[in-house]
Amino acid sequence: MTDTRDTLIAAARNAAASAYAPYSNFHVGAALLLADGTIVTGANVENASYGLSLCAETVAVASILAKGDRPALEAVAVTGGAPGAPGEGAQVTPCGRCRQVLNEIAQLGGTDPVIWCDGGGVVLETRLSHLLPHAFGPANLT
Ligand SMILES: O=c1ccn([C@H]2C[C@H](O)[C@@H](CO)O2)c(=O)[nH]1
Repeated sequence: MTDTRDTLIAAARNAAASAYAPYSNFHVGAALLLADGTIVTGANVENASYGLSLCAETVAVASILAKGDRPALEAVAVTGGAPGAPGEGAQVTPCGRCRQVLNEIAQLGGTDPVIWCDGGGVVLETRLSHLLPHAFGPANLT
């Protein structure tokens, strides 16, 4: 599990380096581990119309679902901060919208993924069901 965690956090940090975040200068990377071992990453993509910015987790989920894949989501790593910040920057916990977006793919695949929140030399380990209890999702619409 520690190997998996470290691998996923490394992938998230790598993704953060590709963030397009000229307005906040807060670079976020997300790495999603699928049941078949595939890792899909995303980085935040900001917009001159600030409110239209896309979070790293949302970009990663969209790239999976837009391919037609409906995999079981096993784990997520998120990291962020200003480039070069001490200890790799601030700890990022997924924002509220990202929790809902992650819940969509998690419920489709029937999992409660572990979430590793990296930053400042500390890793917070939690579960999506802890971040978003009593979630509303696709199961509520069937
Ligand atoms: O879970 C989060 C929280 C924030 N951000 C991005 C949005 C914005 O571009 C920047 C500062 O909020 O961080 C993410 O990508 N994911």
